Amino acid sequence: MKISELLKEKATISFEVFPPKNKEGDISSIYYTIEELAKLDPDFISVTYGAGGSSKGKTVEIASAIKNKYQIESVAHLSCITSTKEDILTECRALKEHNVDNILSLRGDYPAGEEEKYRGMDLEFHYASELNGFIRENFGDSFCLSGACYPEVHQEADCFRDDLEALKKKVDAGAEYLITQIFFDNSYYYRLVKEARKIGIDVPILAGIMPVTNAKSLLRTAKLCGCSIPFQLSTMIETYYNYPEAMKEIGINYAAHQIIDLITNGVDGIHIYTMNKPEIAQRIFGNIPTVLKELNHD
Ligand SMILES: NC(=O)C1=CN([C@@H]2O[C@H](COP(=O)(O)OP(=O)(O)OC[C@H]3O[C@@H](n4cnc5c(N)ncnc54)[C@H](O)[C@@H]3O)[C@@H](O)[C@H]2O)C=CC1
Ligand SMILES: Nc1nc(=O)c2c([nH]1)NC[C@@H]1CN(c3ccc(C(=O)N[C@@H](CCC(=O)O)C(=O)O)cc3)CN21
Repeated sequence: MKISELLKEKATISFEVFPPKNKEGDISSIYYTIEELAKLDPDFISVTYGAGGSSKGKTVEIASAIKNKYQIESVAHLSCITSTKEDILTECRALKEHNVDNILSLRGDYPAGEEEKYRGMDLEFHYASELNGFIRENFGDSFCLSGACYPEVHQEADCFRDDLEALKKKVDAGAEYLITQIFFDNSYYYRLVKEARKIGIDVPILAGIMPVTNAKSLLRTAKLCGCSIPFQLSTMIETYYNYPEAMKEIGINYAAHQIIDLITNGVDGIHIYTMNKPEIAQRIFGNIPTVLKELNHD
C-alpha cells in the first residue's frame, strides 16, 4: 500500500531503522528490532540506505522482510549521489519484485571525507528532485515517493528561502509526503510547515524525532544532520554526561514532550528515528499512550 493513501485517512506513526552495521554483513539482529517495534503497531517502518555516507546494501532485504514477513508497510530509502542510472533501475526493480511500494527518494550524504572528490565529478544525479523525475519516467506512478525536508535549513543551502524553493521543486517532481530532518526545537518545524504552505507545498510533513540516548552519539548525529541543540537540552546533557541511565530518561522524556506538543498542534505524522533501539521507542510510547491515540481524533 502507498503511504500517500494512508496519509489521506490519518496522521501516521512510523519508525526508521538502519541495516545493522558489522563487517560480516549479518543483519539477523534487525529481526528482533522489527518484532519489538511491531508491538507498537506502527503505520510503517522505513529502512535507511547508505545513511551518513556509509556503505549501501541490505535495504531491499530488510524492507522486504518488514512488508512480507511482518505485514507492516515499509519504505525503502534510496539515495542517488553516488549512483548511476543503471544502479537506480536495478534497485527499483528489486523493490518491485519484493512488493515494496514506497521509496524515500534522497540525494544522500557524500561518503565520509569524499565530498570534494564527488563535487569534482561528472555525476548522473545531483539532487533528490532528479531522482524523483527518473523514477517517475521509468516506473510511472507505481511507487509512492517521499522526500526529506529541513526545519533548520539544509547545510549546503544558502538560506531558508533557497532551501524552501528547492523543496518545492522536489515536491513538484513527485514527492507525495515529506519527512523532516531531526530537530530538537519544535518551533523550527512549525516555521517550515507555515512557510511551505504559503508557497503551495501542500503534501503532509511528518515530524522526524530522534530520542537522545547517549551524549557522544547525539553530538555526532547533530553534526551529521545539521541540527542545533537547545540550551536547556545541552545543559541536561552536560550535567548527566556520565550517567547513561539518566541520559536515556532525559532522551525519552524530551522526545515524549516534543511529540505531545506536535500532536497538540495538529502534526501530520510522527516518524521516530529509532537508531535500532526498540526499547527506547517502547518507553516513549509507554509514557504517552493516551496522547498518541489522540493523534487521529478531531
Ligand atoms: N541515507 C538516508 O537514509 C537519509 C539521508 N538523509 C540526508 O539528507 C541530505 C540530502 O538529501 P536530500 O534532502 O535528498 O537532498 P536534496 O537534493 O533535496 O537537497 C540537497 C541540497 O541541494 C539543494 N537543492 C535541492 N534541489 C535543488 C535544485 N533542484 N536546485 C538547486 N538546489 C537544490 C537543497 O537546498 C540542499 O541544500 C543528505 O545529507 C542525505 O544523506 C536524510 C534522511 C535519510
Ligand atoms: N545527513 C543525514 N544523513 C542521514 O543518513 C540521515 C539524516 N541526515 N537525517 C535523518 C536520518 C537520521 N539517520 C541517522 C543518523 C545517525 C546515525 C548514526 O549512526 N549515528 C551515530 C550512532 C548513534 C547510535 O547508534 O545511537 C553515529 O555514530 O554517528 C545513522 C543514521 C539517517 N538519516
